[in-house]
Amino acid sequence: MTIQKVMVIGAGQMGSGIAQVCALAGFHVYMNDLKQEFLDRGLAGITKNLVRSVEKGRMTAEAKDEVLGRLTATTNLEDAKHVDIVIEAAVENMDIKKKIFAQLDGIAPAHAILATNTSSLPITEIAAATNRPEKVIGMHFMNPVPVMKLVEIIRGLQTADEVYAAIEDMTKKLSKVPVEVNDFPGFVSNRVLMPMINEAIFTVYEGVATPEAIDEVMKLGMNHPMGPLTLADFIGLDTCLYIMETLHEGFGDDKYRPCPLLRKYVKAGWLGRKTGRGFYTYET
Ligand SMILES: CC(=O)CC(=O)SCCNC(=O)CCNC(=O)[C@H](O)C(C)(C)COP(=O)(O)OP(=O)(O)OC[C@H]1O[C@@H](n2cnc3c(N)ncnc32)[C@H](O)[C@@H]1OP(=O)(O)O
Ligand SMILES: NC(=O)C1=CN([C@@H]2O[C@H](COP(=O)(O)OP(=O)(O)OC[C@H]3O[C@@H](n4cnc5c(N)ncnc54)[C@H](O)[C@@H]3O)[C@@H](O)[C@H]2O)C=CC1
Repeated sequence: MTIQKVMVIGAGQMGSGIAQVCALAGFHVYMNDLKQEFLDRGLAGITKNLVRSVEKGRMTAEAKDEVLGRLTATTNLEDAKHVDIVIEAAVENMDIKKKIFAQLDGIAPAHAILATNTSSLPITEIAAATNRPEKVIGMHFMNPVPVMKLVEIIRGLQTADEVYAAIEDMTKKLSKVPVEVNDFPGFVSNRVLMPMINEAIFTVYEGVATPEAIDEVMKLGMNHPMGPLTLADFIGLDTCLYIMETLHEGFGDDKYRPCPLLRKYVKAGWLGRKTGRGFYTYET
């Protein structure tokens, strides 16, 4: 199975990063979002990262232009008819993902793989929204995509071996490291990471310490590159809440209950870095 053309759905922090690394690796990329302004923001972020690489001497200006030339921004999902693989990175919501996959199933060529960058949602359930469950797979990149080496690859119940092999091969072409895991809520990454973040939020909620103190403990005490609350703001508090809800519902175990403070912040629109306010404040 040869992959040359890719569509990335969603031009947010993950989608734009995935589009960037795919274009850098030589794939032609269609980047799709609901509105042109979202695509413009994604493209601006990609351009900024590539310009930085030129300034640092890691890339020539010509190479940067070639990479940008491989990117087509489109609000038209019908462009999926041109591609060999779609990587979906829209919001972490099952209904939205199912709708996107059902639409893609009717548009993308019969040979095309439909991959999702979901953080936690069952691949098998997303696959069931299509008539090609054997071609649906989880391809979970880490944030920030251009920097982080891991891609967690998740097979749905019916994912074909050749589809897994094609994704493993593509991951290596992106200079990333594939790790195979089974389809359970949160997979491995967020089954382990997100309860820690949720517990850090409970620690604020119960007044044990300030966000600054909690982050300092985990950074200096455990050598984490970012404290858990800085990381939560970086991931997006909406995404953190969706993941905790998926774990809570998926396992039916109260140990995964989302902290009420996390809910409150999301309800207030405090989603972290992307909205300028979460546990900390940011310039937008
Ligand atoms: C929720 C999920 O489903 C799964 C997830 O993704 S969970 C989140 C997983 N990610 C993490 O845990 C990230 C933890 N944090 C880190 O590893 C680091 O803080 C970090 C890599 C983000 C930044 O590293 P740092 O050393 O603190 O900062 P900084 O010196 O500014 O950046 C290091 C390099 O990364 C690059 N970088 C940082 N943020 C970037 C971004 N958003 N996009 C592109 N490049 C970025 C910088 O340009 C810099 O590159 P150069 O040295 O080549 O110029
Ligand atoms: N934020 C993180 O650290 C990580 C997030 N993920 C997952 O990646 C996905 C995207 O997350 P982020 O990029 O952080 O979110 P984001 O909020 O930055 O971006 C989401 C983008 O998807 C677009 N979108 C929504 N519905 C759409 C549709 N129907 N068609 C096309 N575009 C649509 C939005 O307009 C927005 O631009 C989620 O499933 C998330 O769980 C995976 C790994 C890490």
